[in-house]
Amino acid sequence: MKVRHLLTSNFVKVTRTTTAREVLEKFLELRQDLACVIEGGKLIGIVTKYSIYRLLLKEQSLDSSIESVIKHDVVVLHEETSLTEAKDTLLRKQVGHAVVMNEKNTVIGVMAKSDLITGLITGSHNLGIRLKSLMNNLQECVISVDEHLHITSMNEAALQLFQIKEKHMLSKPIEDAFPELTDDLRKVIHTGSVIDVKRFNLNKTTVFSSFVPIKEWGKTTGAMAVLKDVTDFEKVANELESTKRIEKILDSALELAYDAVVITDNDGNITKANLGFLNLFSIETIEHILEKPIKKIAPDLPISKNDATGHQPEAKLIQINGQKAIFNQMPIIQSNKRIGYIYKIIYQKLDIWKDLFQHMDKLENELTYYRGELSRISNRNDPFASLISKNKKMEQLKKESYIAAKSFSNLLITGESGTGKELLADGIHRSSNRTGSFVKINCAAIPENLLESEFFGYADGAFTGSRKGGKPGKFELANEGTLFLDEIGDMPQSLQAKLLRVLQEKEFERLGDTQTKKVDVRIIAATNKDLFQLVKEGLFREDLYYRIHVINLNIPPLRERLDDIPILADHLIKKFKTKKNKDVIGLTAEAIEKLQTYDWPGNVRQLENILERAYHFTDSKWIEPEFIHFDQDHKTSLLLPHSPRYRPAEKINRQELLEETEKKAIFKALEQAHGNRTKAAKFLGISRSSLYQKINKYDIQKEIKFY
Ligand SMILES: Nc1ncnc2c1ncn2[C@@H]1O[C@H](COP(=O)(O)OP(=O)(O)OP(=O)(O)O)[C@@H](O)[C@H]1O
Repeated sequence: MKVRHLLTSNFVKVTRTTTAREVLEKFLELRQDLACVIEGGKLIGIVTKYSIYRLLLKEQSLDSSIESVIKHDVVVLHEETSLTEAKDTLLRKQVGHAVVMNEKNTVIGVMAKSDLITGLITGSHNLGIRLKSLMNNLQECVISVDEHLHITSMNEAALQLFQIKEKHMLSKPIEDAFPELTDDLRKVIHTGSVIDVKRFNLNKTTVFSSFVPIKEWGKTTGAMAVLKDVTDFEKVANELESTKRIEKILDSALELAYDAVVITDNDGNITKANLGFLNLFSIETIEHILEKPIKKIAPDLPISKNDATGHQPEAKLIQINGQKAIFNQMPIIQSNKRIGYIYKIIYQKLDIWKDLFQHMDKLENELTYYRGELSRISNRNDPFASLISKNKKMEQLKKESYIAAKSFSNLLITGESGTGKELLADGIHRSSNRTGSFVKINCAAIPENLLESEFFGYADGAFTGSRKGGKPGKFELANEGTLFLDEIGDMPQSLQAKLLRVLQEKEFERLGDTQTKKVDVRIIAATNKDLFQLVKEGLFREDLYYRIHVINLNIPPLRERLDDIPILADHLIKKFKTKKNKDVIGLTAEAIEKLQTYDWPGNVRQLENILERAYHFTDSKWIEPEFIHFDQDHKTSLLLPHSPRYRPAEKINRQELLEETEKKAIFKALEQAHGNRTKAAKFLGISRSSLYQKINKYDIQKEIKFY
C-alpha cells in the first residue's frame, strides 16, 4: 500500500494573510488539525492547531494573521512512498503529520499518524487473509504450535491428509496428536533454528517433514512442521525397484535355463533372449537381434498363430541344424490381453530329462509304498488313527471311546448316517484287547426272516437247502471279540427279545439245534435314529435299550466340525491316489471354503463321494471350486439359515427299505450261483419254494436268466 491510498485529499489550504479565526473555522469544518499554507501553487509551510493555541497564549487577537506561527520546516512525503517508509519517516522526524506531494511538487493531501496506523492495520489484516489462503492452497501440510507445544493451526492439506477437523485439534498438545513430531518442534522452539527434511511414518502415511521456528519481534514464539505426503511416491519407487529386481531375476533365470528362451512382443519382435538361444542360432550378441522379427531370426521355428485363446499349444518335436529339440510356445497375457509370446526350445541334454522322469516315477512308487507302511504302523499304535479329525469334540470322543473300550460294558454309538460310527466301533474293538474278531452285521440290510440265522447260525439239516454241517452265526464268529450291530433301530421286535436273552445269559442255540452255546461277546450297537423315541413308540424294547445303552458315544455331524474338512479332504485325496494315481496335490483355498459353506446332510460319506468325483474330473494339480458339485437333492447350504436338515432314516419307508435290500440279496445270490436257483436259495439260507415266491414278487425273472 502506498501513501496516496491513505492520504486525506480534502485538507485545509490557507495563505499567509489568513486569520487565526478562519483557520480554526476550517479545522472545525473539515475535522482537521493541520493546514497547508500555499501561495502561487507552492507550499510555504504548515499551521497546526498547536500553533494557533500558541498564538492565543501570546494574547494575540483571533483576527490576527497566522504568519507568525507558520512552520516552514515541513515533513513532505511523496505520493508513491510505501506505508512502511512513511511510518519510518514520521517516527524519525517525530512528527504527527506529513504533507503529501505528487511528481510536480503540488500538494495533493496530508497524512496523519492515525491514517498510517489504519493503513498498516488494514495492510496486515489483508496480509493475514492472503497468508491463510496461501497456506490452505499449499500442497504441503502445515501444523503450527505455540511455545508450549499446543497446536495453533493446521492447514487444509493437513486436515485432509489426517482426516481430522481443525476445531478438534486446536489447543491440543502436539504430543497427543502427533507424538512423532514433538521432539523436533521442541528443539526448533528451543534453538530458534530450522531443522531440515526428515522422514516419518505418521498414521499409515509416509511424510517428509521440515521444522521452522515462528518468530515475533525477534523472539521465537512457536514453530511449524511442514510435511509432504510421499506415500504414493514411495509406492511407485518401490514398484519401480521391484520391477527392476524382477527383471534382474528374470534375466538370471533365463541364463540359468538349459533351454533356449526367446521373448517377443505382440508383433513378434524380439524383446529378450538368453544365451542358449544365441548359441543355438549362432548369434554373437543380443543387440544383433533385439526388436527384429523372430520369423527372420529363427525361420525354422514352427510358430503358431492360432493361439488367440491364450491356451498353451502342445510341445512339438523339431530339428534345428540337424539337432533334435522340443519346441514350446506360450502367450504372455496381461489383463486378459495378449502382450507377447515366450518361446522355449529344449535342445540340450534331452537324455538327462528322460533319466530324470524315470527316476521320478521310481521315487513316486517308493513314496506310495512308504505312505502305506506309515499308515499301517500308525494304525497299529493308534486304534483310532483311521478316524481322521482334529476337531476338539472328536478328540474328546476318541478319549472317551478309549476308556469305554477298556470296560466290559456294551456300547451304543449314535450319530447321523456317514459320520463314522463303524470306524469308531472298529477303533474301540482294536483298543479293547479282545482277542476275537470284529464282526459286523447291518440289521437294516438283511431280510427279517434271514436275520435270526445270520445272528445265531443254523444246525445241520435245520431246513431244506441249508448248508451241510450247519453254519455259525455272527455271535459265534464274534466270540471273544466284538459284534457291531449297525442300524439297531431297524431290528425286528421278535429278534430284539432273542438278542436280549443272549445279552443277559450269554448263551443261545443255533436254529434247529437243541445244544446251547456259550459266548463272550461285547456288543457295540449303532443307530442314526432316536432310540429312546422308538422305545416310547413301542417299536424298541425298553429292557434291550437299557442293556445296550450303558455307555452312549455320540459322533457330531460334519456340519458341526467344519474345521475337519481340510484334513479330511487331504486324507481322502491320498486314499483316491492309492486306487488311481493322478497328479492331484489337493484343493485350492477357494475349494475348501466352498466345502465349508455346505450343510453336509450325508456327512463324511457324502464328502468322500463329492471329492472322488472332483478328483476324477479335475484337470489340474489343485482341485478348483468348479469341480465341487453338491448333490442335487441335498442342495441345502449353511448360507441359508434354518435350512431343513436331511434325515434319511425318517424319509425312507422301512418296508420299502427291507424289500429293496431283500431284492438286492436275491440278485447277488443268483449272480454268485450263476443263475442256479437251488444254489442261490442255499446261499440265502431259504427254501427253493420261498425263493420262487420272491422271484415272482419282485418280477426278477424279467431281468435275469435262470438255469
Ligand atoms: N473321521 C473320518 N475319517 C476318515 N474317514 C471317515 C471318517 N468318518 C467317516 N469316514 C468315512 O466315511 C464313510 C462312512 O463312514 P461309516 O460307515 O463309519 O459311517 P456310519 O456313521 O457308520 O454310517 P451309517 O450310519 O450310514 O452306517 C466311510 O467310507 C468312512 O471311511
